[in-house]
Amino acid sequence: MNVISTRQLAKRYGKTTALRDLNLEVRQGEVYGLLGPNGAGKTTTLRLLIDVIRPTRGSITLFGEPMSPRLRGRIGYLPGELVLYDRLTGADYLRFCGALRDHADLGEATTLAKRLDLDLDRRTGELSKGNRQKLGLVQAFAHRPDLVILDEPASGLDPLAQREFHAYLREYIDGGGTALFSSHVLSEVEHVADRVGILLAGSLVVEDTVASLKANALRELTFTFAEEVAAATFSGIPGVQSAQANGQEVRCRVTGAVGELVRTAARFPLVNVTSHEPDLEDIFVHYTEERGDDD
Ligand SMILES: Nc1ncnc2c1ncn2[C@@H]1O[C@H](COP(=O)(O)OP(=O)(O)OP(=O)(O)O)[C@@H](O)[C@H]1O
Repeated sequence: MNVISTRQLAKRYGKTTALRDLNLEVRQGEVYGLLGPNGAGKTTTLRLLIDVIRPTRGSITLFGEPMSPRLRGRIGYLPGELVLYDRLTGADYLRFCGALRDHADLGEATTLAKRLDLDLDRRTGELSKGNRQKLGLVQAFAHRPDLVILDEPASGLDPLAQREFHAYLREYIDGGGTALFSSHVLSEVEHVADRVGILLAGSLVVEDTVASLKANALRELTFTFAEEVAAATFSGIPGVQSAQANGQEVRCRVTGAVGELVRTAARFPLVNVTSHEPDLEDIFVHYTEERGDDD
């Protein structure tokens, strides 16, 4: 079942098109990571989904229905900029959120706060950036939502807190939850997301599993020969995007299967071959630069 489904979703702010024709589907039990450079439309997408802003065009269904007050209670949201009341303690703030949601039980909130090592008795005005972020996460999960929408959840968290949060998120998913989050922390997305979408200038340019994105990405193979071999030997081989020779080394950038390339290299006195596996950062930079070249 699709927990999130958008059709041709678009948002304009005056002359700025923040989002165009987004068809996004997030299935039950999935962790979906939304990536994109600054200003790509990630926050706009998340805010449209939770209905704090309205689309210029297109439609959204959550759990197969349009947004309603009843549905809102099934969703947890971490905004990019959390607004807190400085004189309230963390516990006061959570009680306040609980009253708004008609969910007085702070059991889940207390458990997550403990796991993240967050002191709920301190006034929110005294909290560090990372601890404010922890409180934001705690309020997003406090009412045991069926779906969480998280804007930059890792922002400001130290590595220990990040690790604990990721473990909690996995348990939440195993318990039947679904998550959509935006992030700039590519290692986080790589480890946590089942699927990834990259937004560029308001358009979803690619969407796939991390494994499949990596398999199809540009990788670099460097061959070392016992003698000089012309780079031209390798141009024109299926999948080879570029070949550069430097002394006895030839560096090839290749997509897809490398069999033909390796067979060709093996016809020469080959001493060594190394392969640089692309990570999500390489993929992200590739799409961002490619799009930049078009503009
Ligand atoms: N309230 C607003 N009024 C006018 N323009 C806006 C408004 N909110 C966002 N925009 C514009 O919409 C575009 C998308 O912004 P958005 O905040 O969704 O990007 P983002 O991907 O979340 O960026 P970041 O990674 O910097 O948080 C940008 O060009 C931004 O300037």
